[in-house]
Amino acid sequence: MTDLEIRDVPEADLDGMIDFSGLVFHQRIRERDRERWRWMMRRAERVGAWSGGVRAGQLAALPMRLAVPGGTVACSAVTAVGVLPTHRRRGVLSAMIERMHADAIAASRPVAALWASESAIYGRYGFGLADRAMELEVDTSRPLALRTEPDPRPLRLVDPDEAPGVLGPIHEAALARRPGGLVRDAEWWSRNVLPEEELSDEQLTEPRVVVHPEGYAIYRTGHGTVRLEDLVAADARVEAALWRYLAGIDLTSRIKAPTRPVDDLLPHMAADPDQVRVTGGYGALWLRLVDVPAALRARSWAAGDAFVLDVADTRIPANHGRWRLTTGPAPGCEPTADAPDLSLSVADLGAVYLGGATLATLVRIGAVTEHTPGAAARLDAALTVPLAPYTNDDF
Ligand SMILES: CC(=O)SCCNC(=O)CCNC(=O)[C@H](O)C(C)(C)COP(=O)(O)OP(=O)(O)OC[C@H]1O[C@@H](n2cnc3c(N)ncnc32)[C@H](O)[C@@H]1OP(=O)(O)O
Repeated sequence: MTDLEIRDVPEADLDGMIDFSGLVFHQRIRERDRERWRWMMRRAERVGAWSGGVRAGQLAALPMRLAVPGGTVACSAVTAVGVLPTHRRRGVLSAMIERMHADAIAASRPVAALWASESAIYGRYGFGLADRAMELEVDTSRPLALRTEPDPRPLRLVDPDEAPGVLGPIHEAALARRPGGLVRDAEWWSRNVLPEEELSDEQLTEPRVVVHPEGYAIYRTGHGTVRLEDLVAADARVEAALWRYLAGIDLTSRIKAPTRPVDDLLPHMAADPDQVRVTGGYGALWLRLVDVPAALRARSWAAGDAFVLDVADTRIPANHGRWRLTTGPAPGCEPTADAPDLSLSVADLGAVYLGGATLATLVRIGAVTEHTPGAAARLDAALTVPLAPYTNDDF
């Protein structure tokens, strides 16, 4: 589109962005939802696309930190992406993504992440599906017998206002065990994790928070159902204590858990596996390595080794080419002219980065080329994580 102009959206125009989101996501924005949107848009780098004086598109990128193996990395959490129905398929999104990449590079954020409205959209921009989630349903009309002995330490209900202080350290410890989550500050807890209203279902109560010394669960109730929003536990026994509590709440007969990690313990813990059903599975976080060497240096590795990767990136030329990756205690990633062990797209590198997908699978489907026999298995061994990556942050 020839007259397209990409500009920052000023803070005075937050409501313009919110109304635009309502239009493209087919939502009626109620006054009480607006405050939450304003809070989120205010925190974001706001990109607008204008054509002939018309707001044709928008994109927001929240500066966050993403848990990766061994630490956290600065991340642009991309949200509120849309293009006016009258301006689709003319490159407006492509122009906004280019700007988002430039902003992330300027701010030294090596990765960008998003939840996609449609899976078909973001692969072309170098995003790979880095983690998946599953939905569980538990029949609690009868007692939930568990094969794991629940940790006996007492649980206590805390007021949501207290929750950020109490839950914060437990959540941070969980991020160190499992990659994929976002570091939460006090506002993220109160406005995003524990808002009083549940926008998608007005029948649900405000959030209830139950805390164990080494775990917590956040849930709402309604329709005879416990809807689990977040559950974190240091080990299986703590997890058993929290599930047993949730399953025993009076006047409810099932638990619905819409977002659980793919390696959730409950299906294995239940003495009667029929009582716990996996009712759905879906793609969760899409990850884009905006700065390949910085991202690869930022995570820890499960094995020491060295590889030459030939990375294809059609959108960010600085990433495109051959990299010598050294894994192990002092990770390195430098440009090289040596022959590659593996050739792969930057999107597939994003898909394996947190250990959620394996190179072995990508080689089998023909997406990744293995030049050195065994290189995919060796790099998988270095990428592997003890717990599957999991994201339970809504943005
Ligand atoms: C993180 C988030 O916020 S996810 C939310 C995304 N937003 C939505 O789903 C709201 C409704 N949809 C929209 O607003 C728009 O259709 C968008 C933002 C998805 C795409 O915007 P457009 O300006 O039309 O995209 P653009 O013209 O830059 O397209 C670039 C390429 O992606 C393709 N593409 C864009 N959207 C889609 C889609 N939904 N499905 C398949 N392909 C798509 C285009 O065909 C084009 O391909 P090409 O380069 O091979 O020609």
